[in-house]
Amino acid sequence: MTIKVHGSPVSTASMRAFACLHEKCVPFELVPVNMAVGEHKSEAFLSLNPFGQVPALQDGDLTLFESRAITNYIAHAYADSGNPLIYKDPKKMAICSVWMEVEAHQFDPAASKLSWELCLKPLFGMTTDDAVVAEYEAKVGKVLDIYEARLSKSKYLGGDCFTLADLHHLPNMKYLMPSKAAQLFNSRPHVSAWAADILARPAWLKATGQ
Ligand SMILES: N[C@@H](CCC(=O)N[C@@H](CS)C(=O)NCC(=O)O)C(=O)O
Repeated sequence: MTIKVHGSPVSTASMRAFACLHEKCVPFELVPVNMAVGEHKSEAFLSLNPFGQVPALQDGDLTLFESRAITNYIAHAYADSGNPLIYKDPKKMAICSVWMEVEAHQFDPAASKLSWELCLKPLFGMTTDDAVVAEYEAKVGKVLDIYEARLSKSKYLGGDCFTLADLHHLPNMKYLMPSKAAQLFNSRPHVSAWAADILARPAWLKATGQ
């Protein structure tokens, strides 16, 4: 039975699931959720995710929400297909998990806020708040200082291979890189090389229709 991802191509969390499925070469069907008309708050969608947020995944009798839980499931359930994205070695995986947590708890909150101010508000005809931008540029910058140090010693955040720790960053970077926030990445040489590398991955280009 084909995996179904209920989501939206403009949603960062949905993109995380799409990118993972493409990396793993696992076929899936996108079930579009029209957020503009509130389909994610409909009874049908709430039966998949009671929090009313995309994405939700169905694989046979399994229903999941939370994009990072979805990517973890795909990486484990389809371990023999496509790129591994996780490590079998427990110590390597523990280090990788640290950077997955860092993305979720340090990078994402600040980067999402910055994406909203710089990229999504203008798209919706709303006015960007420059004070909020300055505050969140500083927050993202602090996280990227730590990434710069990490990436000067390790090719990828999670270790020597591209893993979920890197993949989880891609959706926010898609919105930030065409904006003035790109200088936060480009001014740090190791972060800049890492960003160019992961944003050019064929699976990511496929996931985002590039
Ligand atoms: N932590 C969740 C966040 C999901 C999320 O925030 N989805 C957004 C789209 S990117 C959404 O559905 N927003 C609508 C809402 O919160 O009502 C995940 O990673 O799946």
